Formats: sequence, structure tokens, C-alpha cells
Amino acid sequence: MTVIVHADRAALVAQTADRLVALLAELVAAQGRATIAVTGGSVGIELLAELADREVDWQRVVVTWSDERYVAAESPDRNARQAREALLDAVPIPAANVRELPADDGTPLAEAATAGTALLRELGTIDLTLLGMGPDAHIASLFPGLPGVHEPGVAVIGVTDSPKPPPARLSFTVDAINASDRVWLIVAGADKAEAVRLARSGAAAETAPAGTAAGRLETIMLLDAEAAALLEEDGR
Ligand SMILES: O=C(O)[C@H](O)[C@@H](O)[C@H](O)[C@H](O)COP(=O)(O)O
Repeated sequence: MTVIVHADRAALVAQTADRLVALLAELVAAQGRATIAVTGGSVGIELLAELADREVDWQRVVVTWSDERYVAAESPDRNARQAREALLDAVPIPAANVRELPADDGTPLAEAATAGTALLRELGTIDLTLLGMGPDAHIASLFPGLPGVHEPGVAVIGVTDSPKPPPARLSFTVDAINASDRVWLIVAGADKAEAVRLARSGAAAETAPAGTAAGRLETIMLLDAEAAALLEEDGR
């Protein structure tokens, strides 16, 4: 895992947006399209907002989510709604290219998770999975001690007791995250410093799910200086 430290949160968001714009251009030029899984959380949404006025060939970008809150489609808690308000409604991305994980329409969570797994299978290779990280070293909706951190053979799981509200969620499993070509964790704030240290320490997946993230081609932890504060220079 490569660690890149930025001066502050604003620099982290702006420079990660630059990095993402460059990757999207590279992928579109090389393979005609780019498939990315975006994330929720404050930093994840700030990153999306930062992309709104950048030069991206949105016609060739497919967007899905590495996790989603299992609430009604119009709920302000939906990562997809927040992403549409921050970015997707402002750019010419075809509606068919925006592939949301299921919203709660009364379908049991387990069935929604199965549909999420089918969506992921249909999308094929995810070129980049973006992740935030909680102060407990959770990624997506994979929380320490909860089942599903390692759910073999399943791409999307249902989570019913998320300690981060709302409690019901859909999430990529570790296997699904690590089937992505690239995984970028974007983490800011002093409250994340201990989780960053733990994730970099080789702690078990059940203790620090963030430490298990490993893209097939690339894994980068993108930090601001506050989140990196407990890393030894050589741990970066
Ligand atoms: O749906 C979610 O809540 C997110 O996917 C979650 O994994 C988030 O990325 C982290 O909790 C970090 O959130 P912050 O960036 O707001 O700290």
C-alpha cells in the first residue's frame, strides 16, 4: 500500500481530484471506458463535488457505489442522492452509466444484497474503488467485529447493525473491494490518525478492515497531515 500525505484536507481533496481526472482520462484512452465505485462520507462527497468542474469524458464513465445506506431512494442519507447533488446532476453522465446499489423499497435486505452482487458481476472489472475510512478503521460498511468483513464468494453484503447510522446498509465485501484493479482510501482528520496507524500496522481484518484493502494493480492511502500524524516516516 502506497501512502501519500497532503498538507491539509483541502489539498487532499483537490489533489485526489486531479489524480482521479488523470486516471479517468488514461482509462478512457486505453480501454474506451472507466468503471469506478465511489463512496459516501464527508470526504468522499467533497471529492465528488471537486470533480464537477473538471474536464472528464463522462459519456465513458460508469459509476457505482462501494457501499450504500439501505434507505428509501429519496432519503438524504443515500450516498447516491448525495453524489447526484454533489456531482452527477451537474455533469453529462448518461443515466444508464449511474448504477446505484438498491434502495429500500420494501425488498428484504438479503434480497437487495443479492441484487447488488448481480450488479457487480454485470459491471465486470471495477477500475477503481474509492473508500473513506472511519475512526474505527471501517471501510465501506465493513465494520470491525461485524460479519461480512470476509464473506467469501459474495460481492455485496447486507449490514443490519452498522454502528455508523443508518444501521441498514449494503457494502462491497473485502473480496469485492480487492477484486478492483485499484483501491484508493481517502482519509482526513486527526480523529482518523489512530485508525490509520492501526490499518498500517498489519492488524487483523476483524480489527481494522481498512488494512485489508488491496487492489489488484494498486492500493493508495491518500491522507491529510492530521490523519498521517501517527505514522512513522518509514511507515508511509
Ligand atoms: O456510507 C458511508 O458512511 C461511507 O461509505 C463510510 O465508509 C465513510 O466513507 C466513512 O465512514 C468515512 O466518512 P467521513 O469521510 O465522513 O469520515
